[in-house]
Amino acid sequence: MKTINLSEQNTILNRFVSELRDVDVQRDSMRFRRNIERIGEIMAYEISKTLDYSSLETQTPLGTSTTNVPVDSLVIATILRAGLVYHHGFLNCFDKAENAFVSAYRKYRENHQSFHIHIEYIASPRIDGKVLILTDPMLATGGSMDLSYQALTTKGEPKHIHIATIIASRQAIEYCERNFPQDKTTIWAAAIDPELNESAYIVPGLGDAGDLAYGEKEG
Ligand SMILES: O=P(O)(O)OC[C@H]1O[C@H](OP(=O)(O)OP(=O)(O)O)[C@H](O)[C@@H]1O
Ligand SMILES: O=c1cc[nH]c(=O)[nH]1
Ligand SMILES: [Mg+2]
Repeated sequence: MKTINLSEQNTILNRFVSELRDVDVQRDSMRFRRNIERIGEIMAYEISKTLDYSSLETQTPLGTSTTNVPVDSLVIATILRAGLVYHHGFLNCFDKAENAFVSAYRKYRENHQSFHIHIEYIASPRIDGKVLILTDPMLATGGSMDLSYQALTTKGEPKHIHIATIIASRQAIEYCERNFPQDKTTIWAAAIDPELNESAYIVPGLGDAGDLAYGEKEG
């Protein structure tokens, strides 16, 4: 299992992550969504370097050109809601990919301190032998990612799993390293933060990604 923390490199990605975290910039929800989307585009580009390639001959108006192109079948899977716009970033890059959607959400108890993760909906193609990219901008405890993956295994056995997130807690990285298949999982994070608070929010994190992208929800 390999974990790649993209914030260890000096790239423009770090600017987009810092804008996502910034309480002032967060007031502009269109910019918040667009930053998530463009981080998805950049991360998809990084993941594309790990795929299998074969050469493709193309007829141009003046001759033929040979280019190495990716040949893997991809499934981009997303956890509602916050994952939606992140998913689109991946799809902008991998425009031929198939797509899967899982609804996993935190159902808080009265005290707002403890919660269950509910999965009520899954829409997915078969994933046998395909490269599965699980996208969710926040990886706090790792529970939503784990349960979503378990739900998707009813659709087959992927060739490789990429867990793609923007902000992960250190705890969730360790949880995923323990609970996902060792031999075929890669974790990609744009940043890894040190802790969770008592409500299992990432600290410093950015707050509630779903609410910042789409507005507050009832319950
Ligand atoms: O790692 P975990 O502890 O499971 O937490 C992470 C989950 O929390 C967020 O979704 P949330 O449940 O807030 O739903 P939303 O996207 O609808 O706001 C986020 O998008 C992840 O799915
Ligand atoms: O920090 C967190 C944890 C879960 N969901 C979020 O949107 N943010
Ligand atoms: Mg969610």
